Amino acid sequence: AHSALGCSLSSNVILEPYDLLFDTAVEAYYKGDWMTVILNMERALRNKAAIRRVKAHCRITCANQSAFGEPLSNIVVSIPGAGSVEDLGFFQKIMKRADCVNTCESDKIGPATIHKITEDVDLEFKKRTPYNYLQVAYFKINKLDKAVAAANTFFLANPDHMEMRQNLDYYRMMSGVQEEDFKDLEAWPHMAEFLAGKRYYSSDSFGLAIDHFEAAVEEYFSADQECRALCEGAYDYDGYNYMEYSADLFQSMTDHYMQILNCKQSCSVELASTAGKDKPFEDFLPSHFNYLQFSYYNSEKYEQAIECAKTYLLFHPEEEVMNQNLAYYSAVLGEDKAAAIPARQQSLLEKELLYFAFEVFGITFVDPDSWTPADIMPLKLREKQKADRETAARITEEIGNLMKEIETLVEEKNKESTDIAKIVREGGPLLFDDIKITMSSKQLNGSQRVLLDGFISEGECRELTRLSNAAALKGDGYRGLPSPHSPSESFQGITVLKAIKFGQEGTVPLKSARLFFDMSEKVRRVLESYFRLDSPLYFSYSHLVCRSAIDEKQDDRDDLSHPVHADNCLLVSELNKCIKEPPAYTHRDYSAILYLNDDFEGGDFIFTELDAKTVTAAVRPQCGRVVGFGAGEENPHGVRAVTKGQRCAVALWFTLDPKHEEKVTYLLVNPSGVMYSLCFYHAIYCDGLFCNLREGESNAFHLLIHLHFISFSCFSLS
Ligand SMILES: O=C(O)CCC(=O)C(=O)O
Ligand SMILES: [Fe+3]
Repeated sequence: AHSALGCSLSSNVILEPYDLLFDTAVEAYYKGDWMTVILNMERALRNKAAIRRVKAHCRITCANQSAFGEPLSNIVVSIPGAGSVEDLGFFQKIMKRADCVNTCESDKIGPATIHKITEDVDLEFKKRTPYNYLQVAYFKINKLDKAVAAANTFFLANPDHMEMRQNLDYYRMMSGVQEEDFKDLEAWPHMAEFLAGKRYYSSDSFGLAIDHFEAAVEEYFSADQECRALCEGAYDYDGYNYMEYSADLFQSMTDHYMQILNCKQSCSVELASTAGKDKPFEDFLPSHFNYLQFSYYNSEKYEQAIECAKTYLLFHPEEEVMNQNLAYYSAVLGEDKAAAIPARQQSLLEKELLYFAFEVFGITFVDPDSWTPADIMPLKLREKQKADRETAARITEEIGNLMKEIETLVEEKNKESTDIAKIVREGGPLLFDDIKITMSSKQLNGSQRVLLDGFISEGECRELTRLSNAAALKGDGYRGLPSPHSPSESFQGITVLKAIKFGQEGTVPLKSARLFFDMSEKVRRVLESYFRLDSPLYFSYSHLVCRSAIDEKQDDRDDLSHPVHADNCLLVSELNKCIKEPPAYTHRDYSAILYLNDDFEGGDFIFTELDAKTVTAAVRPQCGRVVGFGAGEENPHGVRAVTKGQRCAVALWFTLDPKHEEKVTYLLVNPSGVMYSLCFYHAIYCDGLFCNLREGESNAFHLLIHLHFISFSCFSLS
């Protein structure tokens, strides 16, 4: 959504995009401007919730206003003549629905384009990061109850976060803090009701349990309706695979619709999940009716007990105990009366469609529910799935064992020396003939620093720059983004994987992808060797960054293009200190910047003292040049103002901790359509059917050869 708030004629309200608010709050955080942090972060959370509500509301009301017709009771395939009046009527309804949703949304929150949010920002909200910033800000302005609630909310989703655990212990000891302050500000109402119901149920308070479970069921269905409406979003190209995607109208409608239905089915898993519990509740919705039937029975409400038992049996018709219960309740109430009580309704049409598409088009459907009646699934598929499941389980286990072995090997090797690895013995071999050392730590007036030349050729520099610019042109909102560091520059920062995705046109990009992988691996190996590290260096994150001077904003400039900072700690220059704590990326151990050009003015890279002022060395970027350095407090650094032209570089960060290695996921599908997703390390490069595995991991590869790749999509899991 980073694009400017463009003008829109139809809309009266424009809700500020929450990624923008989030960025403003984070910026204020580093300035210690707590009120601005609170104002913007609270608004970001509110706007995010509002957008969710509006989107769901619009889709639901529009669906009610313009339903597509009688629901099918059975799947019937009919092929009406192309262009018939009925067909036109169908598409007219589709267009009306699209118009209804568009108008509704843009009337309430403004045009859709400004609410496009990048995955990175969405991930931050999923991880509840805003509450981490908020708890500090509230604490600083003495709003203790709010600080506690924010801290608790954050901690529930990040139970391994040590600092926050300490904060919470500390809050607990403070006077004026009450138990009720430890809230979960993001709790879902249906989950809160369900958990309350369970508590009462365990203490045999069945009357109260009924109230909460009934409320839970009601809230569940409204959350489910909302979750499902939100599924009706854009087609998910899942990383790269749209490069090969071409489908006609009906196939693409089918593909998209199946994706939506799959998403809707997953709502049952999403709604069964809660912060602080790493697995969703099993059999979540049916269990409500199980608890309810027993609670009603205990309250001697047999009619309701029968209704709930019957509803439960819709999910698990063969369940013995429940069938006995039902028989018993029916005997107590009277068989005739009992037989007349219906179960609550449950539709299975959606699953039928998904299985139909699976059988006919091979569009994979992994049913998230354990209760699906067997006859919903076509017999052929049932048999095939059983066989597939067995093979899949075997292969998964074998691969799992191998991956475990690899991990233990890496860990063992690593245990020997993470710290020793950092004792400096720089000056190791550079491994490649064309790479030359230009300056050592000594010449750069510091430690853990090196300047190397000759990494890549002019042509390769141009290719990587093109990749970044192609992405900027294509990707929405990347071009002309104001720099987060300086108002006089614009900024184009994009992960390489995304650049390839966005820049995808013709054949160049796959080659560029290859170039990027080879090049970053080269930098990694050379740093590892030059600094004579005893344990391996892993990729942690990489970024293609171009900074462009804005011509009309260059007068009287005295700021930097990138303020002085350190890469793994928070530099507090007033105190000559660097604090190694989140939100700094504390696991980063080495950094390298590979420069791609020199046809710009300004933009020198500088090393400084901890005061962020005293410059100890300056480096002029040029194509193929790499500045490599330890990511810690020994190396505060920044970039001088770019006053003319565009400066492009690839920033690479490395870690010695294999746990923080950047991971990529490959989706594999075997010939019978069973999907595996495997997680490998960044350095493995996949190109269609061809996978390069790092030395020592070739065993895992052998297992893969009898699977074929349908698509590979890469995203960071860390
Ligand atoms: O582009 C550069 O020269 C340095 C950038 C940098 O230090 C960073 O992104 O952390
Ligand atoms: Fe940096």
